[in-house]
Amino acid sequence: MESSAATTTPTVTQRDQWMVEYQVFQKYELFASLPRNAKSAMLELQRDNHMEYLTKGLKRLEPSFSVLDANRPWLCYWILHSIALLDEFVESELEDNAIEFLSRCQDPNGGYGGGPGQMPHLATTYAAVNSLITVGGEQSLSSINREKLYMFLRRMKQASGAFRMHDAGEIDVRACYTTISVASVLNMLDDELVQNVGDYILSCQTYEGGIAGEPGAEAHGGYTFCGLATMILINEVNRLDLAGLLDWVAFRQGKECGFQGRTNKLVDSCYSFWQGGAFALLQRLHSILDEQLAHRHSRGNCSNDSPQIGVASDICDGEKGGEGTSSQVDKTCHFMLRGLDASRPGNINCIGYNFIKQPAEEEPLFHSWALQQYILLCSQDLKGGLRDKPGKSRDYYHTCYSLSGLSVCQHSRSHDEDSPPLPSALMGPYSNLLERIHPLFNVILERYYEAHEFFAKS
Ligand SMILES: CC(C)=CCC/C(C)=C/CC/C(C)=C/COP(=O)(O)OP(=O)(O)O
Ligand SMILES: [Zn+2]
Repeated sequence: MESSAATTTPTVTQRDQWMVEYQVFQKYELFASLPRNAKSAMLELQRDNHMEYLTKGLKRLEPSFSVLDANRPWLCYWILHSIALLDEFVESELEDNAIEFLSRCQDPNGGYGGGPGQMPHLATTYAAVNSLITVGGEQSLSSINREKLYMFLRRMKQASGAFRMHDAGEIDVRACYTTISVASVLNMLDDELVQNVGDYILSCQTYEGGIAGEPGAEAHGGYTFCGLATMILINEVNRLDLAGLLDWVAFRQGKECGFQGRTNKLVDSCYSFWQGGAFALLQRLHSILDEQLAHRHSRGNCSNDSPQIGVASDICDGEKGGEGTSSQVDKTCHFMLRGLDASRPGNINCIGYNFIKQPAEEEPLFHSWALQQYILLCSQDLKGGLRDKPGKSRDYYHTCYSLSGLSVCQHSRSHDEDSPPLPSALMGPYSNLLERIHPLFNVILERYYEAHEFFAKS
């Protein structure tokens, strides 16, 4: 029952004060007792203020933020992707500046550094490539030196199959994901890059079910997303214990409604994407999950053996993948499939394209309304930008990943990419609706299609 109509709509200041003064769960109960119109007002995405905050950041890319000097391609990505999620436009001068700036971060021997003249790094390479895909268009996409970038990726490859983040840098699951994601979207994933990556990721899945950054470490949401997405992109996802992974990630959503990154830690809005994004992937892996579970039950529920399921034939099917669209890409993917070695079930570079066409589980496997509530109510700074949790300051990283997670929630009940989500899928007014992302890469779906088509011809 909603409380009496005499309850007045809380002001913005009152709301922010609640966020800080009460435990999130207590506030949630208070919130639940409010009348519908008051709830809707409190759940409104403050689009104009977010845009003001984001545009201000984009203008300050140069001269650099001194403390984030080695992270400027990341700032480009967090800001440009957030703006794209809001379906807003960036002035062409600012877009040109971003392309020009990222070109100056490109190393003559391939890859992108944290700033002009800095050593190339896989994380900033991923951020730069995703930024340029988000800007889109010939000038932006053709600014990437693919040949040199491929050489950089090969240089980071280790005998174990994993990758180093940079020359003499650390080896971890992030490095595998950033390499495989970039290579896949740029249509240059091949056997040399893929070799033994699956073994490395598998060695990072822990007894809890989630994936750690490196063998023997603790399962964490950031690495779980990276490991799962990598295994899909290299067509080896059936090797993971998906039931265990689903179990682990499901228990990461707290009573505060948001996600924590690992067991016994606090919820944080950035995990709305790292954990929520993993759910968006799992939602399309239900047939493998079901087979793994059936196999486990048929063996008396005590086997660790994973069935070798024909993921490739499910995923790399150009004809199935082309359903519902008529672009050049469908023809290209189809052509590539036909032109391949018979021992390889499909063009590995088409997995990202075909994966998103897979039918998803009807309902999300997490509480998507509760997560939207956490993002809108607890992580929004009403003056613009989003934050980890009440009491923390807004920043571009949390803005990007909270909005990415919000988009995942809003689209988690739509199965046809051409029809927009029903209002019932959204918390708050329908004007909160964000653009849809490709969950394997975390770029806007339409921009992914454009890039896939562009690089398919390269
Ligand atoms: C594409 C790419 C580069 C992905 C990165 C993925 C990612 C977010 C990894 C998490 C890193 C990590 C261990 C954070 C823990 O921080 P913490 O101890 O401050 O936070 P916690 O208490 O929430 O665990
Ligand atoms: Zn965070």
